[in-house]
Amino acid sequence: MPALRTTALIEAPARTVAGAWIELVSKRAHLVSVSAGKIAAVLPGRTFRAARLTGTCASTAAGTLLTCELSWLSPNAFVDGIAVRRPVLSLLGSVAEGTRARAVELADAPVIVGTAIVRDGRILAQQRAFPEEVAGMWELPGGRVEPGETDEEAVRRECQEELGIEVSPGAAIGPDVVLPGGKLLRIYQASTDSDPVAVEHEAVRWLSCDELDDVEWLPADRILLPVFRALVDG
Ligand SMILES: Nc1nc2c([nH]c(=O)n2[C@H]2C[C@H](O)[C@@H](COP(=O)(O)OP(=O)(O)OP(=O)(O)O)O2)c(=O)[nH]1
Repeated sequence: MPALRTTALIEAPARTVAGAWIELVSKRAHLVSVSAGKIAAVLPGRTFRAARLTGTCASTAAGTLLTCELSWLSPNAFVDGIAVRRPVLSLLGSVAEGTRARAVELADAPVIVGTAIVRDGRILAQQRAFPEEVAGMWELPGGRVEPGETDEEAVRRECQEELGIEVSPGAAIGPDVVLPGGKLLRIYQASTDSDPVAVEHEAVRWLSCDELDDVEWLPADRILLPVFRALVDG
């Protein structure tokens, strides 16, 4: 399978670079796998045949090294490789540059934290009661990081307010997801010994891997389902 790649060094955290890549690429391609370090999408057939675009984000001392790679199916790799080299490199260059510009812009964006609490192979989700446009849809516990607060402090406060429980925040997982309006949804793992109750929400539910598709998630959480699935499976 022929493949070409390009790299860019970006002054933003890897999870934000991954989020900017997802925002840009998902307008034109179908995401097929999502993690903080690597994202892959399939391009529509009319552009290149069975083309797969991947973005790999590696943290370095100088910033995030983004590698964009396009691989495609070809009956004659040599000829096809020569014929499409220029448009492929142009596509990869525009993805890398578009991602760089957006990630730098987003590096200081306001953050909404989401909390991934997993217990006995199930992840805790909650059903929104308001506003009307999203009432009935499901999300992870969390909310806006207030000025002067760390992400972890926001995780603790939101879980206390929304679920009436004390949690211990762990690592950030998955890519940031860009929300409408340019805020970033960032997910943290957390653990608790207490039993959550729906204080502000319609309902809370522990979902197994098989049940993750049973509820209607907010669009940003839908992007993160592979990350939730890996967490529950692992
Ligand atoms: N908490 C949370 N919010 C999410 C998720 N996915 C997602 O798109 N969002 C969006 C929905 C809202 O537009 C925004 C968070 O709003 P919120 O109402 O929970 O925030 P908040 O507690 O700080 O409330 P407010 O002060 O802004 O009213 O983030 C998620 O998994 N968890």
